[in-house]
Amino acid sequence: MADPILTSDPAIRVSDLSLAYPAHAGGRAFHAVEGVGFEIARGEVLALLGESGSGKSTLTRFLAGRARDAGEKSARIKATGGDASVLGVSLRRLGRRSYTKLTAYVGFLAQDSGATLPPEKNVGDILLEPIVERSRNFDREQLGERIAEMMDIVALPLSKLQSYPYELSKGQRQRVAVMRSLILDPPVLLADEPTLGVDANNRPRIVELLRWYRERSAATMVLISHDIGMLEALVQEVLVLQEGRLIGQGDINEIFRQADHGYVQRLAQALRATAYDEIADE
Ligand SMILES: Nc1ncnc2c1ncn2[C@@H]1O[C@H](COP(=O)(O)OP(=O)(O)OP(=O)(O)O)[C@@H](O)[C@H]1O
Repeated sequence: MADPILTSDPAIRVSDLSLAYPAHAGGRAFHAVEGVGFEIARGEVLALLGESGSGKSTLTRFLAGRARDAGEKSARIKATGGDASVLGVSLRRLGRRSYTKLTAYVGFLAQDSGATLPPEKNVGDILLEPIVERSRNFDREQLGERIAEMMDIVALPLSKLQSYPYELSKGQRQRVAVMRSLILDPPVLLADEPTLGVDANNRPRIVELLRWYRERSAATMVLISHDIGMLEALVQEVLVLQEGRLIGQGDINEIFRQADHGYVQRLAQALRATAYDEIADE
């Protein structure tokens, strides 16, 4: 059983990876990702782009080691070809003990995490949950300071620590979910649409939190996001997926300038129409 190696470089290595959902209701297995390969250097921040259904969430959940996390069997992801490793741990056959070890170092923000916070816990307990699950001995004072700093960055008053998810707005719940994904100080973070459902005024606060985290931890990050503010503030390299295949990869400016693929061109145009010019013209 391999233990995670925190100094692994590249931190994430994917080779010829294919992923499928199991056959159900008499149908066939669905191949969501096919023959994808890339590496992410230690400390790099990469964005995964692509239209809806292109395989971004599937790939990200697999890389986070959470392929089998979904309760229903039909939502479990199976590697049908190739392999991927994160912090030197192969994900192809991740046993229970390796899973427990790896997920302590790999933060994961699933899509729409704000909507699935445990309803019976208050925000304080929700934030502490990942730590309490793993250890009873932690420095409460130090952790309290870190939580207070994060709450300040995302503009949530400390009084909200006593609130339950139903008492928060959708955007506030999402901010809590993003904070929770950082609570174990993960050297690798995979985040699926961190600003989804958050209003325009508060989106920059999530970007700021991730930037703060990156500055203090030099974490390797994979972000699924088409949020221009997020891309501009954090991302160097992008991967573009279409129908489960990798169709573009490179520096964010280069890829949109040289795009010879119809989809990448349309995506670049859509981003430029917002504020992408600010990056492209630098
Ligand atoms: N449990 C499942 N069973 C079968 N197919 C699935 C399952 N979950 C997702 N898929 C399919 O896998 C493909 C990739 O889905 P995925 O959610 O990874 O795409 P995505 O790029 O993240 O899309 P979005 O941007 O809408 O989240 C889609 O065609 C989707 O319908």
